[in-house]
Amino acid sequence: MDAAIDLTDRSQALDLANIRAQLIRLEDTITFHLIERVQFPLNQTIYVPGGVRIPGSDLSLMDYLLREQERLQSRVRRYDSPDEHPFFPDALEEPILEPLEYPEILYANNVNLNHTIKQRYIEEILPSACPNDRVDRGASQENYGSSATCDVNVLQALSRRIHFGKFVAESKFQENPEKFVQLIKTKDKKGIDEAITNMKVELKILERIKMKAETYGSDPALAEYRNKVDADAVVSLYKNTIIPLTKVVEVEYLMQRLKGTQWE
Ligand SMILES: O=C(O)C(=O)C[C@]1(C(=O)O)C=C[C@@H](O)C=C1
Repeated sequence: MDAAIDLTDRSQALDLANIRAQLIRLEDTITFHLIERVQFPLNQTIYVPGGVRIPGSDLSLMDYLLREQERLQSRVRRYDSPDEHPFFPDALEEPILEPLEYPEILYANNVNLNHTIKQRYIEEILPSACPNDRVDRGASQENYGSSATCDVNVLQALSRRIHFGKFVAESKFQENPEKFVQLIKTKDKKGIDEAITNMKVELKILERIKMKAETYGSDPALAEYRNKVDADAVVSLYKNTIIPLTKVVEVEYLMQRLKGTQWE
C-alpha cells in the first residue's frame, strides 16, 4: 500500500522518490475535487466581495468559507505541518492539540503563493472547467454553498501540491549543494529553474493526468452522455498552472536557502 509521506521523518521527507509519490497521490485528490466542483455552474457571484450578503463580513462567500475553515483546522494543528500554507494567516488560532515534533526539514522561508493560486483558480481554472452560469439564477443560487465548499477542497489541495516544491527543492539542493550555491549567489533564477527542471518527469505527469481525468471522469452510467470533467482542462491546469507554480516555489525557496548558513 502506498502510505502518506511522514513529515516527522527527515530522511523520508527529503527522499525525491517519496516526494514524487506524494505528488502523484495529490493528482488523484485534485482531479476528484475538481470533478465535484464542476458539477455546479461557475456561480461567479460567490467570488465577489459582497456578492452574497454575509452578516458581519465583507468577504466573498468563498473567501469567508475558506477563512473559517482555516480557523477551524488550525485548532487541530493543520498549519503546524510544514507542507501546509494558509490563505488567511490572520485567521489562525492556537491548536487545541499538543504540538507535534517536526524535525528541521526545510530552511526558514516565507514563500507562500496562495494569493496567486487563488487568483488563477478564480480567473482561469474555474471558467475553463465549469459549465457556464445558467440564466436561471434562482436555480444556481441553490448551490452557492456547495460550490464554495468544493472550492475550499480544490484550493487546499492545489496549495499543498504546489508548496511541496519546497521539499523537492531542498532535496535537490542537498543532492548537489555546490551547483546550487553558485547559482543562488549570482541570483541566477533562470539557471536555478533549468537546474530543477526535469522535462521527462513533466511529460510523464501530463500523460498520466490525462489518463486519470478520462478514467475518473467517466462513469458507465454517463458514458454516452458526457464525461464528468473535461480532461483537457485538467491537463492544461497541470501544464499551465500547477507545474509552473511548483517551479516558482522551488526557485523562490532556493533563493532564500543560503541565509544564515555557512554559504551566505
Ligand atoms: O519532480 C520534480 O523533480 C519536480 O521538480 C516537480 C515538478 C512538478 O511540479 O511536478 C516540477 C519541475 C520538474 O520539471 C518536474 C516536476
